[in-house]
Amino acid sequence: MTTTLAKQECEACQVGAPKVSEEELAQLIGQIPDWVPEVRDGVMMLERVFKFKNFKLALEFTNKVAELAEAEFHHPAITTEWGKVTVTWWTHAIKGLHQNDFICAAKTDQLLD
Ligand SMILES: C[C@H](O)[C@H](O)[C@H]1CNC2=NC(N)=NC(=O)C2=N1
Repeated sequence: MTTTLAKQECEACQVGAPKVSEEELAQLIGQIPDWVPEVRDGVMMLERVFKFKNFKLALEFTNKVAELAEAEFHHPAITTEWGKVTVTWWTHAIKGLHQNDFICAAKTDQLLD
């Protein structure tokens, strides 16, 4: 039984590390159903839009994501707007998706608890 994604820790991002395979992508994305794979400039990313009642709540969530990123030393793109936060995970070093991105997406979801 593999541990759930949110319980795993990110490994150091290495240039040359393998991107997730098609099969791994299919298996991993099923564990984070609220996230959408997007391809931008040839780079595959995971993206989710979080909705909030106002800007203050959006900013508080943004700061939680920032703390998560620092704890894992793996960093997303975050767009913070009134009532809305868009979080996008990918691995810059490999210009694509690594297991780390799925772990961080799962951990991001847990910030809502
Ligand atoms: C030097 C390099 O930026 C660091 O090793 C880390 C920082 N955070 C990171 N975050 C993400 N998403 N991808 C990276 O490749 C990455 N690299």
